[in-house]
Amino acid sequence: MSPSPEKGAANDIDRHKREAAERAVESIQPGMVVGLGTGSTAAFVVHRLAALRGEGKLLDVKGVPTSRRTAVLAESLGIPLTTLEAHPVLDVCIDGADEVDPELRLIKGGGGALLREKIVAQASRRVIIVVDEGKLSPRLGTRWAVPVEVLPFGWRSQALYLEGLGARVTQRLGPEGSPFVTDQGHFILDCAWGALEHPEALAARLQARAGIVEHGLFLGLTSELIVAGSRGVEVRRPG
Ligand SMILES: O=C(CO)[C@H](O)[C@H](O)COP(=O)(O)O
Repeated sequence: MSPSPEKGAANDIDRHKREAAERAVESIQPGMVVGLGTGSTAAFVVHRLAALRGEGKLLDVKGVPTSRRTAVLAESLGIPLTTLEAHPVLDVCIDGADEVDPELRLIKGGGGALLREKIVAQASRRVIIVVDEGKLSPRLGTRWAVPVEVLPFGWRSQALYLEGLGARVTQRLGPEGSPFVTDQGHFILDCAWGALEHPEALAARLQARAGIVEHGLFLGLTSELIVAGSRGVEVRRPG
């Protein structure tokens, strides 16, 4: 029996995520310290790295995980982990994204790990973003709200500030219906602005506000985008 169309499409997306992830892992050289992203695409990176270790390759590569979830996965697969304290500059970081525009600007944070993801990306010499073609967008905000990470202290004031900037604000909830809490103990406010004309200007307004810890606009950070789709795997660079 052939799979339902929905299942077939989901399988295709998963295959594309895996293909993009596996292409990115080809950039990892022996001895490197690698930032390990969060999410289902980044998990394929971790699995590929583990498979290569099983073949006796890249045994001296160490990872810096961007979330507890990624740390647990990497540890369960025997990948040695280290910290940004021990390695303040990373060779490369490989991570997924929720939305990517033609200038390779990103929205990230669907998995709630945006703060550590941005810290790790900014600490990396090279940032490789891996996506399936469904993440490509003509303009950021078209398909995805911007996650904004806020301190629990005063979070409603930040929600009002964000509404004042024109956002439809939804507090992210966890599985039990209580507020989703990030690895750093913060809340996430998902902010729908619609298609963003000037992401840099918005980022500046977000950075200016005390209580907003970080936001999911990753601007000027991508060194390389690896996108996989029905026509194969493509590598794009900014500019
Ligand atoms: O930013 C992220 C987590 O905070 C992820 O990279 C993003 O949500 C993409 O996830 P996936 O690969 O599962 O589609």
